[in-house]
Amino acid sequence: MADEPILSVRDVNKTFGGVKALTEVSFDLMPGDILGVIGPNGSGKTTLVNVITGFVRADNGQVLYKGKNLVGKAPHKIADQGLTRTFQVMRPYFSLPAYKNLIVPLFSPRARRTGGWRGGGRMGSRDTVAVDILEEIGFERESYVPYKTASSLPTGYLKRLELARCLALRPEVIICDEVFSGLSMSEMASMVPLMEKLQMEGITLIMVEHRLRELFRLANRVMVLNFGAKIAEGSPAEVMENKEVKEAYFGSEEVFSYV
Ligand SMILES: Nc1ncnc2c1ncn2[C@@H]1O[C@H](COP(=O)(O)OP(=O)(O)OP(=O)(O)O)[C@@H](O)[C@H]1O
Repeated sequence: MADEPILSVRDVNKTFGGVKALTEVSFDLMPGDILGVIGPNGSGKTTLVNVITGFVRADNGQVLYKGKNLVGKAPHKIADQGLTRTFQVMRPYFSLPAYKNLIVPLFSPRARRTGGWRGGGRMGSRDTVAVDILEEIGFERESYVPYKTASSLPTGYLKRLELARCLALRPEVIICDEVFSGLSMSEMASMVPLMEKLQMEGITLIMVEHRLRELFRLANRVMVLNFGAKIAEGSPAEVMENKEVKEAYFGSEEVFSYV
């Protein structure tokens, strides 16, 4: 069973008007993977995330999660099965304290079924569970950060809050849409071990990223999109050496010099 993909995208196409956002995209995600998805602006990365998570319907093709096709299912049904995502443009309830942002997912059917966070099967007070999750993910409880209004938090915490909302569902897969974007160097540096920790806890990750240096440290495999089509897939080292990637995606070989 461990050799079976947890997620299998098969020949997915998506067109917006005349724009081919995705063309015959196929890939497998194995349990425990950190799969990086990279590509230039407009190459189809976010559309792929939207198709997998039900926010956009594929024109054709299949998205098999644990063998069952998700195409046509609503986003909340997909999240209920343990396949969750963060958003590039974050959407917290800005006027609420950070921990209150977790109450909605903690009241979801999945959280109820799975017992929320580490409650060992029984859900404790949801407020307590929410603060526990935030602490787990780097909100310092002793500094009262979980209790601060979301609008007052810097980007680094808001990115973590996005992840925390996923974690409240006890996900099996999290798709992170540009978790490093907008972060300071130190925020990025602290995000890397956090992603490693999620992987060690058994969560399978897809990371859509522009920040190659941090991504290549984390990902065991990388897929490259260009104009909606997959042009390469392999280890970070293989992708970095791929001539088509260097030329078609980056336009020159220099981009990898800083990785
Ligand atoms: N809802 C939409 N309506 C029309 N065109 C769209 C829509 N969503 C995406 N597109 C187009 O599809 C193509 C792929 O866009 P997408 O946002 O998936 O790329 P991306 O790789 O995520 O880009 P970025 O790195 O800039 O976030 C682009 O040409 C974009 O303009």
